[in-house]
Amino acid sequence: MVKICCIGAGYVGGPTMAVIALKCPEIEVAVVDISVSRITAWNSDALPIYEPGLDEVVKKCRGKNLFFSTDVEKHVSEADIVFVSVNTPTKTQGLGAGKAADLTYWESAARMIADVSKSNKIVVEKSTVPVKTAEAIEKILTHNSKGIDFQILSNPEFLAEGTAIQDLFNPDRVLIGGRETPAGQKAIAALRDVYAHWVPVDRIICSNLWSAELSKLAANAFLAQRISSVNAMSALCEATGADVSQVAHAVGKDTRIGPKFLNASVGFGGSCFQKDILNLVYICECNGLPEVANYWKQVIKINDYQKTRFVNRIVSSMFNTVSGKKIAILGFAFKKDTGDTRETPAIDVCKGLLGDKALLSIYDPQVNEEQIQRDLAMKKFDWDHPVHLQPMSPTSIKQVNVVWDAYAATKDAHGVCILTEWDEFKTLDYQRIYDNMQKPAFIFDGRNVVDEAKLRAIGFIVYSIGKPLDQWLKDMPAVA
Ligand SMILES: NC(=O)C1=CN([C@@H]2O[C@H](COP(=O)(O)OP(=O)(O)OC[C@H]3O[C@@H](n4cnc5c(N)ncnc54)[C@H](O)[C@@H]3O)[C@@H](O)[C@H]2O)C=CC1
Ligand SMILES: O=C(O)[C@H]1O[C@H](OP(=O)(O)OP(=O)(O)OC[C@H]2O[C@@H](n3ccc(=O)[nH]c3=O)[C@H](O)[C@@H]2O)[C@H](O)[C@@H](O)[C@@H]1O
Repeated sequence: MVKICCIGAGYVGGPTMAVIALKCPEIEVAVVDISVSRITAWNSDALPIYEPGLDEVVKKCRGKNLFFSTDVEKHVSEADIVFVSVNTPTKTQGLGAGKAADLTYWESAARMIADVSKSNKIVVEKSTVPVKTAEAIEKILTHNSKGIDFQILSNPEFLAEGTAIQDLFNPDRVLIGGRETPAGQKAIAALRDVYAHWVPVDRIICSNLWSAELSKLAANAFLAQRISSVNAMSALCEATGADVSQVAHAVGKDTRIGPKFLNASVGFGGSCFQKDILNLVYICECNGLPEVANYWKQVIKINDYQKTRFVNRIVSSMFNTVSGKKIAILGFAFKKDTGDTRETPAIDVCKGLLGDKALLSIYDPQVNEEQIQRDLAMKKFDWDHPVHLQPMSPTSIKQVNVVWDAYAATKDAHGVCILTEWDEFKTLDYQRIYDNMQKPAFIFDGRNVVDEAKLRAIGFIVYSIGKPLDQWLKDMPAVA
């Protein structure tokens, strides 16, 4: 029986391995982690991450050919294929701080693999890493190998949160990079055989190591760039009276451009887009390509601009101050159908409003108070470390109140901000919300989910990203 072990039971390691176990009943899959609380949760009825369809997959395989364990060394030493799916945060200090990827967790995993291995292994990079990382990993493994053969493969993951199971069942492509030697090609074939259990072979792309590593960074950069492009247009739409949804629709009809990923928003969030672009920028700089680095840096700058612009719009339209005013925040996760808050635009928007002394009442169907307080107190980039190694927030922020209902959040509020596109926000009883709010009642829709005309008819002053502005907002221009 082929044995697979995955180091890192996170958003990637957990779902990917669960799907491999489901689709390959004859393979034994162990997912291991240094975080005891994560592994305990994976072995319980309350999984550590919320992902539609994940519960069913885990329930079908757990205890049969899918195991979650903290006994990292045992499972690594027994495995034929070891996936490494650990954190690769942005460095916060030292060389490359604020940009370069911190490979501490990766390196310690590699050293441990070398230490405990007694048989030949294929080691698979699943984490997103800088191009050429495989070379460094190869050096660590071979210098400590005691005669064991390690083949390194790059097999980056392209799943998106909220649709992870769907993406894993039916991926656009699976990418496997390896050495162009006979042993490297044999390792590629072994991993291809795993995916071929359910992925059509023409969707399994094989390449050299560096192309595979760089393709992952490139794909995320291209995706984020589309969002920054449409968000840049949204600012121009507001200034001219064009409607960003109509512009995006017209532009996306061009088959060369395509309709997906053109939704203007308060900004992109999530654990990877910013981190991976910063990483790309750093690699460009290290390779003497400052023009290329600056080109990609701009994608992040527009994203920051969009969040700042949103906060300024709120403050300026509410008579240039939100001090002491209750503002309801609907949605805190970085997108719908996930409880993940890593780099969510809600953090920057909330911090901006708190900076202007607002009182926030926050509701998100999947995010609890402890998480929100942690996020608002944590320093930039500190979130991307194993849970038990994250710095604890000193005290909770008193101006923030977290509630479990949109109506409670909006009661007596001066303004409502929609920061995540949860479906339930489309069907709220906005008349009831309006009746219970202070007047004039404002709605700032950072995800373009509400029907502006209906809300205006109720009496709200409505701001929707990239849409023609209310006269009220035109009279109170926001300077970014
Ligand atoms: N979240 C996502 O949607 C995607 C993430 N990625 C990449 O995958 C990698 C992992 O991301 P996530 O799963 O989101 O992170 P995560 O933080 O959810 O999971 C990483 C896990 O690795 C564990 N870990 C760290 N060092 C360890 C060690 N030495 N031994 C055992 N366990 C260790 C941590 O405790 C944590 O549970 C990152 O490089 C990320 O860029 C790639 C595609 C999608
Ligand atoms: O490397 C990763 O971590 C993953 O990053 C993204 O996936 P994810 O961050 O989970 O979610 P996305 O659907 O890409 O959304 C990212 C952010 O962009 C925002 N977004 C997305 C699309 C859009 O049109 N407009 C927009 O503002 C979302 O609301 C969210 O805040 C990529 O889509 C995945 O392919 C990739 O594997």
